[in-house]
Amino acid sequence: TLVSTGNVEPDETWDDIDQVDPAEASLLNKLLRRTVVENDRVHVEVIQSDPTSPLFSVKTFEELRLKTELLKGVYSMGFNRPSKIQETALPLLLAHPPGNLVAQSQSGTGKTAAFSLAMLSIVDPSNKWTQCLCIAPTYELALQIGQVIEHMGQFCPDVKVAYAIRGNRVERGVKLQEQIVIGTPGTLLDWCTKYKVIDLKKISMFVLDEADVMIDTQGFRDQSIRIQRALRKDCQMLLFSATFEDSLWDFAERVIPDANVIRLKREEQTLDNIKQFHVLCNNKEEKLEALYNLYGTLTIAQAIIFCRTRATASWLSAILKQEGHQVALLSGDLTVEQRAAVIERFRNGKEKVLVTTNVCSRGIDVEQVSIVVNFDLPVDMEGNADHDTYLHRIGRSGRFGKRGFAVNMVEGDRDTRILHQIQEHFHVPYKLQSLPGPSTCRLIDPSSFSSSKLGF
Ligand SMILES: Nc1ncnc2c1ncn2[C@@H]1O[C@H](COP(=O)(O)OP(=O)(O)OP(=O)(O)O)[C@@H](O)[C@H]1O
Repeated sequence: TLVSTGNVEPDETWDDIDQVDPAEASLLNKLLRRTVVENDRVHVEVIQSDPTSPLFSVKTFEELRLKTELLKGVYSMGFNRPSKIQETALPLLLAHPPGNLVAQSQSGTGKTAAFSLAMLSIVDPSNKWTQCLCIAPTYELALQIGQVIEHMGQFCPDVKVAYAIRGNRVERGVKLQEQIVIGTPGTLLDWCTKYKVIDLKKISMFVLDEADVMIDTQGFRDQSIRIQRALRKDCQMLLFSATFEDSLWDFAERVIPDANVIRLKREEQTLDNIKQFHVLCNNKEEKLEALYNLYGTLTIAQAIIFCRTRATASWLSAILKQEGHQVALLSGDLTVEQRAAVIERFRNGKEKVLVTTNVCSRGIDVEQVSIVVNFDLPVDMEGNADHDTYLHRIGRSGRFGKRGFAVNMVEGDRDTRILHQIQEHFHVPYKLQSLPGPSTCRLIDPSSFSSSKLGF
């Protein structure tokens, strides 16, 4: 255990601060997802490897001229028409000659479904050898992808899927008959080079999914490159990612030659429709008091309360429960499945208030949240304001043009400094308004927080 130095309260350790594990966050999103994320406020940016070739986009799955069994599979999943990214990606993926692709869009926009469809449509079921490879960062994510392929391919009985994940054994030198193999980079590389159950020269489609998570994981980047290098030049290569930082772009350029690039760009998130307040407190107990004063307001709709550590989150939720409130607790102590269950209950309105740590700050859509409370302000490892996390946390209160409301609890000088950093970073028009301190907070006329004023 690393005992912190100065920036964090003495009784806190880094172990107790939930770090967001991107692979887990992605899995959680998959477990929670019901439908494709479609947002009017996105636009598609396409950079073609050959700018002179015509660019097609499809509005229906029929236009793709898929095999009947496959089309049946697509409809059996409840897909009526291609998602935004699929409209452009699918024609490119299924073109003759096939194009290489680097695609970036947020989680849930239909990337997995797009490449699953592409794989299923290019395999030749009569050839009993591996033709498509897909690598994913974790065992669980590989299984999730496999489920999509197996579901979509349910009417193509001759197409088989194998999983190159820990625990699955293969016999050295005996070639696999499954046309599609999904796995994690290490095991897949072993299967290809050490056990020689896959002939990389016979692969016609290679997919790197969740590339942003992949390059963050020790060893995966190099293992992926090693697999890619052994492929034929005319093997179709695809890379998918939810984010697009410079490091990802460098990696993409290395592994996907002559790529067409599709990016789904969202409008900049603004905090214009979110009213931000702060309450000055001297200690945790005063924060709690301030929270009680707000409580009636929190439960008008639904609220998320963010704490820095697991200890604070469980302390707070226990106290609130003791007081008879219905509160859900979400922290990194829980397994991904347990987290999914907690979020699902909250989404369904079983609880009005969710107490959590950073595990919930990104990516998880809970639409009806109107109020976010930063019981602890978000800070980075150096103890400075973590602006990204601030934006992610409070941004969820004002989704879909609705009015949101955020309250920051400010404890002592350190927090005041952090609050100033936040104010400076988001400058005008993200002005924070002050609320009276805890002792006077009680006196606030509840009508000043009335639902009409908050725009619910
Ligand atoms: N064309 C479509 N019509 C309706 N639903 C769709 C369509 N394409 C995908 N979906 C559904 O939307 C959800 C998200 O799709 P998918 O998993 O492919 O997204 P993703 O971009 O790969 O997300 P992640 O990066 O988190 O894996 C899934 O539940 C999937 O079944």
